[in-house]
Amino acid sequence: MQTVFGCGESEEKENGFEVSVREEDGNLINITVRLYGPNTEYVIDRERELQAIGYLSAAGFGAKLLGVFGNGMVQSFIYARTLTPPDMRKPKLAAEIAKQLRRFHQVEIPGFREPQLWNEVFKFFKKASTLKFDDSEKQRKYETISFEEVEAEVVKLKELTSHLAAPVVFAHNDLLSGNLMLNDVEEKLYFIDFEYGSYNYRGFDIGNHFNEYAGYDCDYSLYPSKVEQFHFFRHYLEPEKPLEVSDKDLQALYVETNTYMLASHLYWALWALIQAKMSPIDFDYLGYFFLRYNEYKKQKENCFLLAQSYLARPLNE
Ligand SMILES: Nc1ncnc2c1ncn2[C@@H]1O[C@H](COP(=O)(O)OP(=O)(O)OP(=O)(O)O)[C@@H](O)[C@H]1O
Repeated sequence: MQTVFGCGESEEKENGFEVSVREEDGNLINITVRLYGPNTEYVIDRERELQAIGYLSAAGFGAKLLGVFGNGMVQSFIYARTLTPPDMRKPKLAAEIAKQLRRFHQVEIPGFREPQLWNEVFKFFKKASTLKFDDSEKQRKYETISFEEVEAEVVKLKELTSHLAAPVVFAHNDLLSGNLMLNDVEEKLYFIDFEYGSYNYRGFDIGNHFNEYAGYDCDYSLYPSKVEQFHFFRHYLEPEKPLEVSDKDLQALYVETNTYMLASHLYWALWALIQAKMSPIDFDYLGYFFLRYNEYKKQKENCFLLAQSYLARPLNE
């Protein structure tokens, strides 16, 4: 296909454009042009993203990659609506997301297979703990953060999760409603935006997705109940026979997910500090750090107890 820019309509999205392009044969087609935001290289590995897109697209995920340029890429247009946070918990959709996530986790991406979570958390921590803000109000708020405390939390959680033997899979790592699209007529669900994709712990991807039930207002009281989580796990573990999943497997995945859910709060909290300094987007990223870190602190005792009592159970249980 030969694409010609500048001869059609275009509609701007946050970091991209929907463009109508006339092909040589006269047909008008839609494509999306995505531009990388400035300074996103501090938190996103573009080489890894491009490599993953090739394999994920071959496995049927996301839009087709049509071209790459210095600060962005051209992709096929997906005819579907973007999900809202409340959509994600609808039982039929939750089951479909779980089923697709299982398939996503089965995609093999050649190369480095080490889970990236703790490398990235420590990389973010290093950058996030040595920032200086020109805005004195921001600097004042920033100085209220105890990085010794944050580091101690990271080290403690890393140690705890190391006992869980969570499977390592190619994870999406940012499965929020804005990255899920649904064509209602064809009943086809799309995962998009693989910017943060990497080999990672399975429980992180699921726990991170559950954290996104909170929606754009970050209302963490919307975190899925145990019943909702088990529904998701059944369809993740056994998409064809969800009712046959054993209690033991459900409980193991429950513990894994709700321990790594804590890591998702720490990851995005530190990410937000870097964004507060580097991103040109007018958003209260410092406030977002506190939202995620405070939620971590609120949940940590229960989640640590859950994991510790699970790990201390008699072996025959
Ligand atoms: N290939 C596509 N076809 C149609 N719409 C798309 C496509 N890719 C993205 N979109 C739409 O644009 C929105 C933003 O896309 P995307 O998440 O890739 O951009 P982003 O700038 O990385 O956003 P965010 O940082 O919020 O994840 C999506 O929620 C979806 O509505």
